[in-house]
Amino acid sequence: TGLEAVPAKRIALVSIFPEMFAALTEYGISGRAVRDGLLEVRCWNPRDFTSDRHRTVDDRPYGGGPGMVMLAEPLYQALTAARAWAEEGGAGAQSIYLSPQGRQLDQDGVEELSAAGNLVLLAGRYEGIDERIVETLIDGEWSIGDYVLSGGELAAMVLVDAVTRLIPGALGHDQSAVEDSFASGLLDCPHYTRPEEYRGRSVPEVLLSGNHEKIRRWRLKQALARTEQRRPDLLEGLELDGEQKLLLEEIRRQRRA
Ligand SMILES: NC(=O)c1ccc(N[C@@H]2CC[C@@H](O)C2)nc1
Repeated sequence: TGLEAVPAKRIALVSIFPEMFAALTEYGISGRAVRDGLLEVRCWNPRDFTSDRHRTVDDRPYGGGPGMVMLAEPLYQALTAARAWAEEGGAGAQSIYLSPQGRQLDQDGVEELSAAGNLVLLAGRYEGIDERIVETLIDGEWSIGDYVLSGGELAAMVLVDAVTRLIPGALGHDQSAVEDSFASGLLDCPHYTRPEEYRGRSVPEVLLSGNHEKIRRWRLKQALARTEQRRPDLLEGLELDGEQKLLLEEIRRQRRA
């Protein structure tokens, strides 16, 4: 398939809980991408870059206040090692810090990050990291949403999963079509599988018709109706094509009826 000729995308993670990332490397789409050699994931633990007996990675905040802040030096050394790996072979790499102060991640952002080459993701803990690391080593700060997490690891895994799905070959041929409707910026249509009748509820007839054009249009109409109903803000931001505009008018007529 020619995919094997493409160098694997490298994603380096910096975290004091490296075992968490088994969720990426051992399951699902990302797990298969790793096995297929499309993706390489490796973690550097700042604790391995400490020199004291207690392997200290945090300290009290200047200015006082609750909690602890991650020390710059172990992060500096871990990030530098991670970046060297991500840039091996002349590949380009972006260093990213996950925090609520970052740019909100959406599918456009995922596409941008996917095109940026290899990635180094820094997952912090405690109250955060020494700001001088953000100022000197971080290319972009990103957030997966307006809520506070105990660590950046889950946010980093969300980002890796979304980016991995865009690696050619990661989804396999059967799902790429699904991806198209989604990449259009619309919400997804309803899905059904066997049995045809389940606890008195049946599957929409059109899906059993075998008429692929009718099914495509029904799915698009459903996606448009759902998007207008649940996320009109998404619809505002879209350039609809002729067919979509017609379907949307049909939906609005049927709503008024
Ligand atoms: N919404 C998010 O993407 C997000 C990212 C990280 C986070 N928490 C970490 C812990 C300490 C500091 O590194 C930031 N919370 C929320």
